[in-house]
Amino acid sequence: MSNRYAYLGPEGTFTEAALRALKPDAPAAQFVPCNGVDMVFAAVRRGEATGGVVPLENSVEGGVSATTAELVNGDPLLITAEIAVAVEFTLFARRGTALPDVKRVATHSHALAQCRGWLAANLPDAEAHIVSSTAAAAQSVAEEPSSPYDAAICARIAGERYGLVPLAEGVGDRAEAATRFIYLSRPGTLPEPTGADRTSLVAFLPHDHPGALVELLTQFAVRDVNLTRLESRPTGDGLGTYCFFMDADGHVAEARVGEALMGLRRICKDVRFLGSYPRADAGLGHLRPAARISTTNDDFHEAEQWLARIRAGRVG
Ligand SMILES: O=C(O)C(=O)Cc1ccccc1
Repeated sequence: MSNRYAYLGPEGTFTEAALRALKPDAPAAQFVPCNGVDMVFAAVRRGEATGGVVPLENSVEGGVSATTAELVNGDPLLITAEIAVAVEFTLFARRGTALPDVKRVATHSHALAQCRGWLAANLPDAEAHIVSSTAAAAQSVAEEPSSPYDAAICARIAGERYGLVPLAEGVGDRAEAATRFIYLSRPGTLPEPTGADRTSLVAFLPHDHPGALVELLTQFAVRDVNLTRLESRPTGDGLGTYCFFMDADGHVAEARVGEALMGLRRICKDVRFLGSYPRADAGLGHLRPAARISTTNDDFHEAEQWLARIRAGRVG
C-alpha cells in the first residue's frame, strides 16, 4: 500500500499546509482529510493511514484540547516530527456579501480566539460559531443558500478553494501568530537523534503533596535538560487531578534525557512517552546553550563506567 497521510480537513486547513510542508514530495492523492482531530488519531491507530498531522498548540491560544486529550487518554501513538506554521486569517464570504451583511461568522475555536479583537472592532453584532476547522467553515459558507453562516475566517487558500471572496485580510489580532503541528506514527522505530531534538511526555503524579511539581522538575534540572513546555491538564478523574505535559530539549537516546526520564518514572505513578523527534526550530539560533561541564553526554557515560568499575571493586 502506498503512503496515506491523515490530516484535519477538509482541504484548505492550516493542518493541510503543515502536512504539505512536512511531506513536500507526496502527491495530493496520498492526503486523507478527516473531519476531526480524533478521526486523524483513529485512522493512524487502525492502520488506515501511514501517519497523521494535527495541531498541538498555538502561540496565542495555547494547547489544542482535542489533541492533548487523545495523546493522554487514547491508545498510544508516537510523535515523530513537528512543524511550526505561521497562521494568517482572512474573512471570506459569498460573492455579493458586504461586511455589514455579516451576521454569523464560522471558524475553528483557535482561529476565533485569535480574531476576537478584530471581530469586536469591526463586526460587534455578529455571532461567532465554532466548527471543526477553518476550511470546514469556508466549505459551509459556500453551500448557499442553505449555509447557516454568512462568512468564514480561514486561510486564503481555503477561501479560494471554495469559491468565496475576501472581505477583510489579516483579521488576526497578532501578526506573528504561529501554530505547532505534530506528525503521528504508530509505535515503532524512533527517529534518529539529530543533535537538535525534542522529547515529549506526560507525567502523572502519584499523589498530591507539597513540592510534587518541584520533584518532577528537578529530574530535568539536575541533568541540565531544558524544558520548553509545561502544561497541566485534568486527567478526567475528578476536579483537582492533573497530569503534566512536558517538552524537553534532547532525544531519549541521549544519556541525560534518558536518565531524567528514568528519574521521572521512579517518582511518578505513570509516565507516557510521546516521542523524540527533530525540533522544528533547529538552526534558528535559539537552541539551548552548550551543556555545562559535568552534564555532557560523555560525562554521563564516564560516570556510568566509573560506577561499574567501583561496583566491581576497582577503586580509582
Ligand atoms: O482549522 C484549521 O485550519 C486548522 O488546521 C486548525 C487550526 C485553526 C486555527 C489555527 C491553527 C490551526
